[in-house]
This record gives sequence, C-alpha cells and structure tokens, in this order.
Amino acid sequence: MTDYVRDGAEIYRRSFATIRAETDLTRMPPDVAQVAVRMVHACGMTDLVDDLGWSPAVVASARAALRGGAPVLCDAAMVASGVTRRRLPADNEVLCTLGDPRVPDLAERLGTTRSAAALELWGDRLGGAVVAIGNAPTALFRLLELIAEGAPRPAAVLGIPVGFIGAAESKQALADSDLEFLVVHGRRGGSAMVAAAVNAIASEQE
Ligand SMILES: C/C1=C2N=C(/C=C3N=C(/C(C)=C4\N[C@@](C)([C@@H]5N=C1[C@](C)(CCC(=O)O)[C@H]5CC(=O)O)[C@@](C)(CC(=O)O)[C@@H]4CCC(=O)O)[C@@](C)(CC(=O)O)[C@@H]\3CCC(=O)O)C(C)(C)[C@@H]/2CCC(=O)O
Repeated sequence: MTDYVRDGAEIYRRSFATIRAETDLTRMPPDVAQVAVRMVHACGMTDLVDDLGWSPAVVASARAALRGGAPVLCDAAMVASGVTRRRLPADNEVLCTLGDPRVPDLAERLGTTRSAAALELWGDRLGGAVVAIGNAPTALFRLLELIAEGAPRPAAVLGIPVGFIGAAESKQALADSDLEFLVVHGRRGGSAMVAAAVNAIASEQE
C-alpha cells in the first residue's frame, strides 16, 4: 500500500506551502495573493495567477461587506454549496436563485438562459452584496447590464465563469467596468474556484 498523509491540517499546510513555493505572487498585493493561493489550491494550476485580474480594493471591499452582513449572491448552486458557512463573519446569507420554480418561465419570457434570468430574483439584495459567479457567462453579462440600467452596485464582483462561449468576454467586460472585481481572464474559471475565493476573503486563515 502507498503511504499517504492522513492528517487534514497537515495536508492543507503542505498544499499551501507548495503553492507558495511554486507560484509567483510578487505582482499582487498581499490580500489578493492570499485569495490567489486558495484559488490555485481549488484547481491545482499554479499558473492560474498569470491570468488573475483585480481592482486594487476588491478584497478589502468584499471583506468589509461580509463583516457588515452582506449576502453572497451566487450564479449556481455549486458555487453556493462551496462556500464554507462557518468562515462567514456575520452568518451571511448565501443565495442562489437558479432553482426557483419561476426561473424557467422567466428565462423563456426574457429569451435568455436560466442562469441569467435567475438574477431578476436577487431583488433588493444586490446593493452592497458580494457577487460570486463561477459558472455562467450569461449571468455575468446580465449583472453588468442590470448595473448599467441603474441597479444598485454590489460591493464586489468575483466574476470567474468558466467556458468557451462568452466566458473570456464577460470577464473582460467586468474588468473594464468601474466595479470592484476579481477575474481569471480567458477560459479558465469555475464554481470551485470562485467558492475558494469567497472562502479566502471570508477568513484570513489558510
Ligand atoms: C452553457 C452552460 C455551461 N455550463 C458549463 C459548465 C458546467 N455546468 C455544469 C452544470 C451542472 C450546470 N450548468 C448550468 C448553469 C447550465 N450551463 C450552461 C447553461 C446552459 C447556460 C449558462 C451560460 O452560458 O451562461 C446553464 C443552464 C441555463 O439555462 O442557465 C446548469 C444550470 C444546467 C443544469 O443542470 O440545469 C447547471 C448548474 C447547477 C447548479 O449548480 O446550480 C457542469 C457541472 C457541467 C455538467 O453538468 O456536465 C459544469 C460546471 C462548471 C463549474 O465549475 O461551474 C460551461 C462549460 C461553463 C458552459 C458555459 C460556457 C460555455 O462555453 O459553454
């Protein structure tokens, strides 16, 4: 039998030490670097940091919002499931409206995906919220449209959808906006990655 590490805390310690040894974090501020380490941990790709884009105050803004009780608004149930509730500083609400029974009809009526239509049900929670998008480019595009139409502004947008159609473009549009943002440019992204970013922001522990 292969010998393997069985101690969870030791696995985490060695993982984070390996990531820090193999990843160039020098171009980013310490708070973004801490988030980047956890994102790399979630996907196993140390070169992910080369594609990371951020606004200077994104981590501070998201962290302050969470401490103030802001909700985490997610595009997919996978994202919401990945957020570790005990790390959240104010028992924050973690919301994904994609499974709401009204969403399929809404999507049909609006002529869009269910992921994008689900944002219509975020209601008045958007102002000051932390938005976490890990799957659906159309959800990120719709968020930017809503804000352009005058919807309240979130405290931070962690816009990390994965994929081939619209993913890179939606993230570039977010990075070109005046919102506080974190993105992984290009095709890479995913629910696990954005959940890891929320978890890192929620708590400074590694
Ligand atoms: C086009 C879509 C993409 N989905 C991708 C990758 C994954 N999606 C998974 C799952 C389980 C779900 N994806 C949906 C969000 C579904 N995916 C889409 C849509 C058709 C459109 C979204 C968009 O383009 O913006 C979307 C359905 C919709 O009408 O909005 C999901 C709701 C489908 C469903 O099961 O009903 C569902 C999310 C469930 C949830 O968690 O709430 C995967 C696990 C793949 C699979 O099941 O085989 C995977 C997860 C990736 C991740 O890390 O999140 C793509 C590749 C991202 C793709 C969008 C871009 C593209 O290039 O096609």
